[in-house]
Amino acid sequence: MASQSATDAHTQAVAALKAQEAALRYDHAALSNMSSDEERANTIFTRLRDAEVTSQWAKDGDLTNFAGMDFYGARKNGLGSPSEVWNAVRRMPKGALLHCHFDGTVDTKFLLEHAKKTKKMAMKADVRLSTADALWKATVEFLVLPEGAERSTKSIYTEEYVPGEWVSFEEARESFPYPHPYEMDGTDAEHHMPNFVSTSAPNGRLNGDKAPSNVAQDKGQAFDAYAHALMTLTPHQALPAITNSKQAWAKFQSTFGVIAGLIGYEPTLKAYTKELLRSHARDGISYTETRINFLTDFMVRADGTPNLDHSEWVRIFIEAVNEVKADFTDGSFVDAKIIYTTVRFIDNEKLRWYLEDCIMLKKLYPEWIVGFDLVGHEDPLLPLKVYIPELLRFQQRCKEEGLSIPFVFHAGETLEDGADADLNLYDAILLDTKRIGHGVSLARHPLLTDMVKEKDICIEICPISNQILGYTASICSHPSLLALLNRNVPVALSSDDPSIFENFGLSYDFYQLIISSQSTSLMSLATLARRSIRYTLVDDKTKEIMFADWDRRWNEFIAWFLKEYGHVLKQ
Ligand SMILES: O=c1[nH]cnc2c1ncn2[C@@H]1O[C@H](CO)[C@@H](O)[C@H]1O
Repeated sequence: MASQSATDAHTQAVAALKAQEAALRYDHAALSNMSSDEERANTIFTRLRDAEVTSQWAKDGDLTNFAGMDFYGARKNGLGSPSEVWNAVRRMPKGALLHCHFDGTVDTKFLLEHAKKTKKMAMKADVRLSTADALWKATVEFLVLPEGAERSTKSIYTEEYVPGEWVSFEEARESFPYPHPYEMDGTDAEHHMPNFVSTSAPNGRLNGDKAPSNVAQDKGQAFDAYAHALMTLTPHQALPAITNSKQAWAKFQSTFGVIAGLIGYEPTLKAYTKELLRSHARDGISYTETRINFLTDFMVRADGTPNLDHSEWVRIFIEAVNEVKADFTDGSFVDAKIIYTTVRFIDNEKLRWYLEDCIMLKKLYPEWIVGFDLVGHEDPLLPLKVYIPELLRFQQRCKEEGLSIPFVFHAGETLEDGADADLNLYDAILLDTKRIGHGVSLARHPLLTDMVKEKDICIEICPISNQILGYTASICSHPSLLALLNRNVPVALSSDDPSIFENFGLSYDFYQLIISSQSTSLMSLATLARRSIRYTLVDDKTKEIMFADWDRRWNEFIAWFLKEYGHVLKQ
């Protein structure tokens, strides 16, 4: 047996090594400079977290659940219901959300509520919805039609319906002939609290409107559950389980087609933008840089005419943001900006058109367009290398015009090693990308990882999205998240498409990290939240305002937390 002194020396060496590693971490500075209140809060939070891991995520004998498990499993196991850690995470100020796709952000139930109030809303399917089976195989679309436009009077649920013809949304909704489609294991789709504050009666009618009969109401609710299932990835009894990334992407892509017609209507677009800011504010997010997909040319005007162009989308976005800002009279910071995106299946000629369109919008609204990105499924779609000539030309054009439109590229959202999607990281970095969307494969590249750190490029990691779309089994095995964080490579946690995954806001992604990692503490989350502000694409003066606002809200949060949980230290 070794002597006591040899054992002691080993223990000391381990402690020294641990301290050395801790000093490399992103949260080191915050942990070294805590106020006494922060120190107390941090200790309490860790205790609450450890207790919650045991009580909620490591139940004796239950081999199916664990801390940081897959998102939908975790939801079934109570993630999102009140708990000490959840309540605190939900309440803490989270700074900026740097990666979310505009049309995948606000609760789809909000869109349905608006559709119900839109008389001209129509629906079509590519097959007759005359069997329950057809319901789930069909490609369904919605659209607001112009006044007097032809609509079929045949029921979409009968043999008489001609596939592809538009029918009334209201009629289709209120005559839905199938039983209520339930989520997962019989969980009622309606029981999840919608992530917005409803302004109308539960059936979507404004107060004072004639209430439909109970039967119509039941049918309407069953229809809503169906439409909700078409717009989300939430597992559903009627649908086969998704078992790989390809299947997940197929279902994921289909949701955008369903959402497009509901969102692409002037009044809804404006209400949606306002709700985006408000729902984020409720989750402690004060600023969002949202990626708007400009692939299609037009949305529908309030009067039903389908010619609302890109400059008007931006105008409506700005009006909505300004109205919400004016509503926040308590002085807290609320804002949002646009990253212009198009999809990476276009050819170079079309890309030039979009880049010029982006320049045009930037000139019209210089403060509002803050970056450019190419989106879509990286594995099968075109790599950045195909677009280099146009992307370099764009940089030159911006220089000539005196415009700053940095790239903020998606890159490395893949498990492939050395394939095009992985190699996108090289192109993105050399094209001076300001941030990288996802970077799932980045940590495998030692030189690129160093370069990203050196160039201060922030990686927008979306843990829940990455898990649902098949890039990791759970947050615990994420290919880059902890690897990058622990090397102090800048990372901003992001939600990606929260309305489709239903990981609204940032609380779910923050919770999954804190619950799954014992080296993560309250001060780590604070570091992530505060640091997200640094990587926004606004000017330094605005950043200073955001930092000051965050600091104030953080102090308020700590005071609340100690009042609520201060007793834990005395136990
Ligand atoms: O995680 C993602 N990676 C790449 N593209 C995405 C992701 N999430 C959404 N989109 C893309 O954004 C567009 C809608 O705005 C869709 O084309 C969708 O493919």
